Amino acid sequence: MSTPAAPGAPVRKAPVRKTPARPTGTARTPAARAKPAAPPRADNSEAPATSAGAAPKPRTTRPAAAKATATRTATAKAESAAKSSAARADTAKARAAKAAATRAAALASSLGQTVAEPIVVETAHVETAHVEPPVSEPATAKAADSTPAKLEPIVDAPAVADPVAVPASTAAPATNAETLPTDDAVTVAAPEADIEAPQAVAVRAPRKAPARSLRASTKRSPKSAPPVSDEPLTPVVLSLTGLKKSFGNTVAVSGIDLEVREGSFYGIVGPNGAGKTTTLSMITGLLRPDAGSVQVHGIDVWGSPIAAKRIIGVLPDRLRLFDRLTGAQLLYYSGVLRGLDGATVRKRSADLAAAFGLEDALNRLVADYSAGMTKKIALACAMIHSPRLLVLDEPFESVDPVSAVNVTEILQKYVASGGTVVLSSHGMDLIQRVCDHVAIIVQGAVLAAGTIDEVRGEKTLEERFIELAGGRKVAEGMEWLHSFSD
Ligand SMILES: Nc1ncnc2c1ncn2[C@@H]1O[C@H](COP(=O)(O)OP(=O)(O)OP(=O)(O)O)[C@@H](O)[C@H]1O
Repeated sequence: MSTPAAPGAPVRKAPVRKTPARPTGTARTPAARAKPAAPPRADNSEAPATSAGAAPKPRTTRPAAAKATATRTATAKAESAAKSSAARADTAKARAAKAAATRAAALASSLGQTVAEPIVVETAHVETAHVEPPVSEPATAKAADSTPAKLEPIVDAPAVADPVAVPASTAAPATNAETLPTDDAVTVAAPEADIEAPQAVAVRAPRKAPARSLRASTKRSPKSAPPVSDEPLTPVVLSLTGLKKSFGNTVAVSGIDLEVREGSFYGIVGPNGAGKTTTLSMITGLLRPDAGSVQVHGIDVWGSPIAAKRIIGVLPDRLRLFDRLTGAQLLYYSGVLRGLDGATVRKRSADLAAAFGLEDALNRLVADYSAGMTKKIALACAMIHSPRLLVLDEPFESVDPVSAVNVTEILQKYVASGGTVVLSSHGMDLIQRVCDHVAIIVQGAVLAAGTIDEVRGEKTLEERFIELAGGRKVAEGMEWLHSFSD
């Protein structure tokens, strides 16, 4: 299901800002049409009458009465042309407005919103914790600078630039731990174009069959060249283009291009320090890229972070939870801050607690949870608003095998109903078993991506991973470990 419409949540209603659909033929503006037929000049120049297209060619020897008649004729034709031109333009405008409204309604519907308010376009954002205005307040429409995106590096930004003690999973777009819009009109990745991008409305067609056919990296290894699939492609729900991020002299992500299609269960694997967390943080709006763009369901994450985050559920790498709340309270706030009503949140909380085996822990402080329980409550918070895309950084880390199976089953059902999961993990077996697609990231670049079979070829995923990651290094000089100190 989609996130319920928050009363004051920003609504991506497309105003009539696109170039109206031109009437067929040589469409021109009313002014342009009327201009040639402007009142003839008093002198006998040929231009006006000729332009009007009807008056006889003036002659300098024509009598004054004839000239007056020609002038009246030209003026009448000009007025008539202007009127009919204006009428056509009105009709075209009306058609364009209707089309824009229809697209906006479709998009709003896909976002679970009602079309009632102007578009909110954020011009730039800083990674700062803040609490969004109450969702009942109308959002302020800010004119977007349509200048192409020019991303500014934030030199000292942490890997997970979420400085508050709340999980990004609960960092609802309209709630907390959000990137804060500022007046600094820097990072605008053509947000208005995104709003009406085709894939923004061509989403959420519930899929019956498992997702197939994902194209990804531009750096595909020859060995992993995929066989051509004849199955229809589902819409792209996540698109990374030229994503880059450095921390000082450390290049964490060196230009990633990736596409994830709807209904994919997509695994991201890579050695320690390969850039997985950095990439996922940029996808979810927690870390600003130095360059490149991220689109989620056609919405530019850094151009319109609030709209994008509304449809994303996040389990970040470093959990920062409001751990002085009980599990039930944390779930409750995660839900209501996402715009759900209390009854819905309670129902979903009970379902999630049962699914994750947290029923008995709901009334205990999260601070007292074990690592695995903490992971599970954070995961539950990421899911409670039923996002379209789940981005999970190491979701199974510390989770016991039984819970892992339960979580896996939940995620598989979610994917089967049209949701999309992107997760990172070091568990090659798990990725191979659970995911239908995988990308192997090494030193900030995607070295292979595609379906599991495409990437692993004749090998196991682990073998392929080790091969791409540079092979195993034999530990030498460790003999001292075998001569025990005591
Ligand atoms: N806030 C930061 N400041 C400086 N360097 C950072 C920061 N965050 C990440 N890095 C560096 O960026 C590189 C990629 O880190 P990242 O956390 O994305 O790797 P990873 O693939 O998630 O690793 P792991 O599997 O160990 O979790 C590493 O070299 C890391 O040291």
